[in-house]
Amino acid sequence: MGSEPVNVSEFQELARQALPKMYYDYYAGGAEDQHTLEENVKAFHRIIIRPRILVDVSRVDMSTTIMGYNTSAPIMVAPTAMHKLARPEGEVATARAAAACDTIMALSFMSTCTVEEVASSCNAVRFFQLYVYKRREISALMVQRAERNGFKAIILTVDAPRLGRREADIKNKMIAPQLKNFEGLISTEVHTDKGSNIEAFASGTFDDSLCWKDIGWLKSITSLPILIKGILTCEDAIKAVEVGVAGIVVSNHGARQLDYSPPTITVLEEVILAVQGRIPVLFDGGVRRGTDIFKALALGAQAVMIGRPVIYGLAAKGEDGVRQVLSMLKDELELTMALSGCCSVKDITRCYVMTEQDRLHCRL
Ligand SMILES: Cc1cc2nc3c(=O)[nH]c(=O)nc-3n(C[C@H](O)[C@H](O)[C@H](O)COP(=O)(O)O)c2cc1C
Ligand SMILES: CC(C)CC(=O)C(=O)O
Repeated sequence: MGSEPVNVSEFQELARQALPKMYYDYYAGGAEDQHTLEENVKAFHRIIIRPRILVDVSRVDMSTTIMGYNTSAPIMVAPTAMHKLARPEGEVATARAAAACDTIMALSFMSTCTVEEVASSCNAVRFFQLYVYKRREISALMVQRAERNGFKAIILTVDAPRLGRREADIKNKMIAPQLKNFEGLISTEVHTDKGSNIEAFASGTFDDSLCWKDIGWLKSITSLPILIKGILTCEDAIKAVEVGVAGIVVSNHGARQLDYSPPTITVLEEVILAVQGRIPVLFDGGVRRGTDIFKALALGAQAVMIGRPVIYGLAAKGEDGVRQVLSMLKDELELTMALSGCCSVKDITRCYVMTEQDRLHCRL
């Protein structure tokens, strides 16, 4: 590819060329047959936009609030692990790019830069993603460190009691490096000749007994708002509202956990209808275009989180690459809004999209 990348897919190709196979496969891959991985993206293609015409779109404003914080667009950086495997600057580069784009970043619990390094890298609103270890005191300590370092919310990931079966990682014997955050607390480095070291680490360390009552525990150790990430059904959305969390993220973990779980965009509306506006609903999974963001907003998400495309930007061109990916998605969203007759984020409502289900009903 001689010229500059013009879309996320071209950034993915650059990342593939830049990265060792083991790392590229880890970032890009999904669970088992990778059915949901493919469908996360393809399900967006089946949603059609219903543009309105003759609207004055000479000024399109993408600014909005996410969990009460002002941002330049309804776009966030999803928590993804181990950015130093993509670029030596790691999460610090991602954080700076997110800040430059006036976008919120969620830092992964499994980051390669420390919470403190990311916090001091630049001034911006940031959220902290949490995994609960069997040794809960370590997770509690991390929550305190996030709080002390100015992170504004805790995103509790609930879809990984065990790690999904990622076959490329098994074949590549994907490494599990020591993470600086946990130095002196726990060894994250695992060496096994059998399969994925990351999987071996997670199965020994993640608390697979975590359940609804533990939200009470988390609330008791932090005053930060808590979001639950990994909800895919109306039943669980209602429970989340009942236990009093501040928000939820509709997510299937980028199709890396349960294969044949639903493509996230197909269940967003079910969750929105269950939540009835009581708490904000964020969304991730398969967002590769501004039109995808527009569709998720029309179906009720407050904002979308971007996972792999950010890593592809980082791997291809470091901090500047992340900035380019986020700017690209913002530009695409702005154009989509203009061409659909929406001047502001709140204008993007349900009547701007037609889903597969809508089409089915039309035929009945
Ligand atoms: C390489 C990689 C690492 C990830 N690490 C984490 C993590 O540490 N914590 C977490 O909650 N989610 C993690 N996720 C899931 C993302 O937060 C997000 O749900 C997903 O990437 C969204 O899908 P997308 O990649 O299609 O945008 C990871 C995803 C990828 C691709
Ligand atoms: C190190 C892993 C547990 C991070 C993760 O959530 C993932 O790879 O999907």
